Amino acid sequence: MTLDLHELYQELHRIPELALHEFQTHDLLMKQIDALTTDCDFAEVQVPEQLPTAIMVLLHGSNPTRTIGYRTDIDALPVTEDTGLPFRSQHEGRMHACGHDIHMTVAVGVLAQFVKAQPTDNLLFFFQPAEESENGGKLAYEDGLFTGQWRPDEFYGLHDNPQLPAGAIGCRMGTLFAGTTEVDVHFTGTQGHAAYPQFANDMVVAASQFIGQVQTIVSRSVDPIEGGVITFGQFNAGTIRNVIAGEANLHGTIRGLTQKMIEHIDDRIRAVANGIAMSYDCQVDLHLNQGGYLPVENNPHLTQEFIQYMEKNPHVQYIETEPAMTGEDFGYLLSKFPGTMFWLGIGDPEHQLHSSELVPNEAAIEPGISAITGWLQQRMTEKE
Ligand SMILES: CC(=O)N[C@@H](CCC[C@H](N)C(=O)O)C(=O)O
Repeated sequence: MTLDLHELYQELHRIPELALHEFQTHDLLMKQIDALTTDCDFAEVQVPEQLPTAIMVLLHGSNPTRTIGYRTDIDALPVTEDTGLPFRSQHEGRMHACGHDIHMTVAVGVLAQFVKAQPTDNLLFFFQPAEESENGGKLAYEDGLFTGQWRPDEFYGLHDNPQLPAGAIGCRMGTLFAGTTEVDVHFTGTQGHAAYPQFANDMVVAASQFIGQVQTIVSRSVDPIEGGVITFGQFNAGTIRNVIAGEANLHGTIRGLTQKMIEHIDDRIRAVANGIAMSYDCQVDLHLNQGGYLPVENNPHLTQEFIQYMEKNPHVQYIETEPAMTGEDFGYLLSKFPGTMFWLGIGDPEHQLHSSELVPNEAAIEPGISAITGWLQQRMTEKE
């Protein structure tokens, strides 16, 4: 079968789906994977019952000393696409605004290379649901997906980066991405007539004060050299201008580059929530959930090897990057298996990840596949 990776990318881009609901995406990937592996006597494909949108592909090596894992995420975001692309999202209010369609295409491309030429070590490809929320990596680990022959000895994964030139590889020793905590806050007061605030307890005011006070955590309680982020991306309250809202809901995210910093910010948010409950005489239900979004800590030995390989490869444009405040549940898998996460440049510097206008440059796909294939081959020649 001839695999047209650009067709695959565009087809994946058309059908973005949210965490744990990636059914069309799963079917399209399965079609590609089946076509690639059907005549391959060293490939095993598994769809885990516990995580039905995930796919695991194991290529048995010809003379294996280890199993090397490669992970791609497959979910999308609740963002309305505004790119004007001819292959734009057909799913209203959903978009591959984080470039997981690029990630999947590159993973299928790397798989195709190793189906053509059997690897010496075992290679495990993990198509992971639910990176943006719902902790797909952690669920997979806790469901026992990485046991027996499916257990990788080391794990690699990429994230696309619009600020790097298309096809460039970025990485660093140590922490690549922040850890994150998801924050949900529900405020309950007393609903009432806009004209009689004395008989109501206004949750728009309480929630707004909460937001305002929380903004002082990073500026006043966090070491500026270390830094942190608190963002509330969703605020819902009220129904009409002349009814005082008796309820409000906030949804946000906390980021820090160390686990200690995340826990410190979590503690400060708890204190602010208690203070608001007391001073506004209302109920504040706070839920903090870190789940699998641990800081992404690259393994020192493997990452040094990875960087050396990329720096020496004349076909790779390698760029040393700074730590980023983006999160990734690959951080959880890297807390269980040694490995490396790295960036693949997609050359759209005008836009950030999660932008409704993000347009990855497809020219990133082939150099990405070639750099990763080369790296995995190189790893197979290493004794440790
Ligand atoms: C690369 C990227 O953008 N990742 C997401 C990860 C989501 C983390 C979690 N659901 C949260 O919102 O805290 C990100 O937003 O950084």
